[in-house]
Amino acid sequence: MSDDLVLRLIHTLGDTLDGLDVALCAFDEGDRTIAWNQTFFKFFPEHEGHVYAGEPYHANLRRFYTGRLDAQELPNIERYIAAGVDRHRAQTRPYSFEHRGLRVQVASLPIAGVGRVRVWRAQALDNAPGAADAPNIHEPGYLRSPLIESTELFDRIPDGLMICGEDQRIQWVNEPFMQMYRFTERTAATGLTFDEAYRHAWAADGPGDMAPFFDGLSILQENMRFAGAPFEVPLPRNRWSRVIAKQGADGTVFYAHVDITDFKRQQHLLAQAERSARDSEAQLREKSILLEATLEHMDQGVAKISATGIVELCNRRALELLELPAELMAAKPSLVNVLAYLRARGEFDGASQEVQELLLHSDGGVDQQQVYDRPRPDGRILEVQTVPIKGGGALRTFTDVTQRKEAESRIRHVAEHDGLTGLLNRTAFLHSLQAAVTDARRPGRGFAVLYVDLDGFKPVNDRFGHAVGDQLLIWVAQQLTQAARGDDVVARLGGDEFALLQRGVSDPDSAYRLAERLVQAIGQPTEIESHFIQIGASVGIVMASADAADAEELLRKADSAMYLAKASGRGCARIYGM
Ligand SMILES: Nc1nc2c(ncn2[C@@H]2O[C@H](COP(=O)(O)OP(=O)(O)OP(=O)(O)O)[C@@H](O)[C@H]2O)c(=O)[nH]1
Repeated sequence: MSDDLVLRLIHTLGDTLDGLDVALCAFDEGDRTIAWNQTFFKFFPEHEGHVYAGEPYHANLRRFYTGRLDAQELPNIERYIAAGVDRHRAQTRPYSFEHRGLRVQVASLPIAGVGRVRVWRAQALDNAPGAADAPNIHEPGYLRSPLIESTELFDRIPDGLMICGEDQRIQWVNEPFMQMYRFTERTAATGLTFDEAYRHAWAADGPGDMAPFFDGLSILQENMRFAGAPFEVPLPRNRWSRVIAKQGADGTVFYAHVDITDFKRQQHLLAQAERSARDSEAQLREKSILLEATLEHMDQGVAKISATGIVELCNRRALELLELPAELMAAKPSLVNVLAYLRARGEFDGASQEVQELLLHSDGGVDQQQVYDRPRPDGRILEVQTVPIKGGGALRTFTDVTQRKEAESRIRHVAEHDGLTGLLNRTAFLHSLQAAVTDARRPGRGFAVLYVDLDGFKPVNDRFGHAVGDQLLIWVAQQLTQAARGDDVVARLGGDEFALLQRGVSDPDSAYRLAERLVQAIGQPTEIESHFIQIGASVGIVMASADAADAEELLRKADSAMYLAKASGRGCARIYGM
C-alpha cells in the first residue's frame, strides 16, 4: 500500500471516529505526527493551531505537560517527556487519566508499516452527577474482589498488596503493605489514593531529609496517571519499593509493592565500587603519565631488565649516553644482545678486567646492589648502578660522572702535590713511603730514602728575589726527576727540602751513587732570568731494612743523615748509621 493511500485511510478513520466522539492521532515509526481528527482538539485544545504533520511526539508531549503541570512538578518536565515517549513506544494496554475536567481513556495500537495510532474516548468523572450514588468504600463488605475472601493468605506473602477500585482509591491492603507504608490499621489506608498513602508513610516517619519524598511523589504521581510499567519509589529510612500494577477485569487494579531495599543498596554499592575503580584507574593513569614524563626528561639513563633478561624499558637519556639506536631498543632485545652490540663498538675496551668479566657473564640479574665506573670510548665516565627488583629482574641506572671524576681528581691532585714544582708533597710522599715499607718485607723490594736539602739557597732569594728563588726550586725539581727512575718517587717536603724514594735497591752503594749524581746535577750552574746561579745540595740516605719501622721514622733518619752531610762541609751525601 502506498504511503498516500495509508494516509487517506487514516484520515477516513479519523473522520469516522469523530462521529463516535473518539479522538485519533497517528504517528509514523519515527514518532512523528502524521494525522489527527477534530475530536483530538476537543480533548486536547492545547494542540489546536500548533500540531503539524511531521511534529515529533516529544514536542506534542511538551505542549501537553506545559499546560497541565503545576509549579511544583514543572522542573520534572523533561523526565515526564522522556517517560511519555518510552510509554508511547511500548504501550500495550489502555489506561485512563484526567485531563481538563475530562476522564479520558486512551488506547494505542502499533500498525506495521505505519507506526502507531492513538485513540481517546471520554469517560464519566467520579465527581460527575451520579457519582454521589457510588458505593461507600468505608462500608464493611465493600471489597468486591472475590479473590480476597481470605485476607490471611495475602497477609502472609512477603510483598505489599494494594487493591484500588476504578476510582483509584484503596479498597484493601495487606499486612506487608501496612508495614511498608506505616499504617497500624488496615482501615486507615482504605479510601486513600496511593498518593495519600505515600504521603502518610513519610508523615509517620517524622521530620528528616524530605528530598527523596518529593522525588518519590513526582515519580508516583506521574506513573499513577499513566499506569503501566513498574516504577520504584523511595520510602523513609532509606527503603525502596517497586510498584507493579495489574489491571483486573472489572476496573480493579492490583498493585504489588516489592521491597527492593537490599537490591537498591547493592546497586548503590556497585555504583560506588565502579566509581572508585574508575577514580583509582584515572589516578593510576595520571601517575604513569607523570612517571613516563619524569623518565623521559631525567638526566640519568634508566633501563629495566626483566627476570628473563629482556631490556623492557630504556629511557631517552640511556639511549644518548650509550649511543644505542632507538630501533634496537624499541624491539625489546635481550640484555645479552645489547651487550654484544656495545662490545662490538668498543664500549667496554676501557673497562677494568673485573668489569669486563662481569659484563661477559651478565644476563642482568643481580642479588644485591652493584656499582662500577665505566670509561666510555668517547672519554666520558659512566657510573653504572644495578639494583635487583623484588620479584625478579633489575633496574640499571647510568649517570655521566665525567665532570665529577675530573673535579675529584683535581682536588686529589691539589691535596697530594706541591703547587710550585708539581712534585708530590710531604703527605703524599709519606703515603708512598708507607706503602713501600709494607712492600719491603717481600724479597727484592728493598729501597732507599734520600733526603735532599739545598745549600746556599737563602742568598739566592735575598739577592735576586723570591721569584727567581721559585724558578730555581722548579729547576731543582727537574734535576731530581731526571736523575730518578720511572718508578722512583720524588717529592718536595717543603722550603728547599726534597726527598726521593729509590726503589729496587738493597745495597747502600747504589743509593750513594744516586746521591752523588743528585749533588752533581744540582751543583751545576744554571741561568735564571739572565742570572747565572750556582747552589749545592746535601743528601742524607737511609736504607730500608726488613725490620724497617714506619715511614715517619725512616724520614727522620734520612734527615739526620742529611745534617751529618751539612756538618761535613755540604755538597756531599751521608748514609744513616755509617
Ligand atoms: N723562593 C722561595 N724560597 C723559599 C720557599 N720556601 C722556603 N724558601 C726559603 O728557603 C730558604 C731556606 O733556608 P735555608 O735552609 O737556611 O737556606 P740555605 O741558604 O740553603 O741554608 P742551608 O740549608 O743551611 O744550606 C729560606 O730563606 C726560605 O725563606 C719557596 O717556596 N720559594
